[in-house]
Amino acid sequence: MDHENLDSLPPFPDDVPTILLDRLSLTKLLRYDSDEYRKFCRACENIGFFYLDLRNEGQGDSILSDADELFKISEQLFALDFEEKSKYDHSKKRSYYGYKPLGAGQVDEKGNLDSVEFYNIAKDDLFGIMEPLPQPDIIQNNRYKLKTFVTNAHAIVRLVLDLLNEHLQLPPSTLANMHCIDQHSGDQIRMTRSPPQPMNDGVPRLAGHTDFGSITVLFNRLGGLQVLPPGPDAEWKWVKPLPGHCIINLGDSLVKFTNGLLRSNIHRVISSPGEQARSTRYSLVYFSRPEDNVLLKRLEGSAVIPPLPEGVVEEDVSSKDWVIRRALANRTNLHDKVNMESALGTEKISRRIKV
Ligand SMILES: O=C(O)CCC(=O)C(=O)O
Ligand SMILES: [Fe+2]
Repeated sequence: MDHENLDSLPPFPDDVPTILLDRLSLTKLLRYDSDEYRKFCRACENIGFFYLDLRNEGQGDSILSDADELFKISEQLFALDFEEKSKYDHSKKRSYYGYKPLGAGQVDEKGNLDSVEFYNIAKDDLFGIMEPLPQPDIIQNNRYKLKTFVTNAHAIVRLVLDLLNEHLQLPPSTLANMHCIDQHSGDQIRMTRSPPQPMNDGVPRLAGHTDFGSITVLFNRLGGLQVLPPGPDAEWKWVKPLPGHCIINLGDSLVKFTNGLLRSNIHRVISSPGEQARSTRYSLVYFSRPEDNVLLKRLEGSAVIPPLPEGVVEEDVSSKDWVIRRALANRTNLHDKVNMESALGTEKISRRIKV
């Protein structure tokens, strides 16, 4: 089935350093295929990123169609006037939901600004379990499609969590029970747009970061995403978008739950490579996060999660506080001077460099 009109976009060049992520099959993972499961476990420990082939499986085909629809909706959303979009910037109320204008976040210590705009839609809003936020008509009129996308993305998240639960030898459903779709959490859809950007002086569109929550389900069509593999001599590598696949990556909470056994990889977005730099770039993300009150600490009850070093006491930080801190730390409208250190999550652990 042709889900994405990738043909009309300039091709991803074949002469840029590209990471060979595992391509895992949703169909095989749903069957608990043993080779696929082994590859999955290895990918989650070593790089924390993989492609998931969604084709020819009912739920996978549904989410590919949902993503097509949502890309069209996001084109219409971002085409609205800046004044209209700015009505939905809730950062002053310490909320990361709604609109983040282009250039609202700092990307480095020098004070360079990002070049991507976002619109974040709360899962809790779509599921009617929070005070509804004001939304532009294009969102209001498509709540059903947005909710369907969340439901399908959450089913993928659930599968990934169940497989990890097994790998970690945790009591049944330990991870799933911290990510119930009908409980309060910071789960969200994010739509992003960045304008065409010729290869510039190396200022990223979106600064290097690890994702704040548990599992990210990402759809993009143009290059621009890069990951920084572990190790002291690592160099940024491109992630090539593949039709019919989403990209799955692990976030901070799984690093905290497993004391670093699972990996949340640093990634960033820069200008799209080659001819692609002349096109506007959109991406569509589902971020799943632990329920608001879950503490981000090493989990008990597993023989494979490494113990904490002698004498180390973990901070008591809830999933909700962790995500809000990270999401708003680099917003220039909220701080006299942005302190990039305060925006960090598990990046230092992610580098896997012994100090
Ligand atoms: O746009 C992309 O490909 C990735 C975006 C991303 O990393 C994020 O929004 O956290
Ligand atoms: Fe990210």
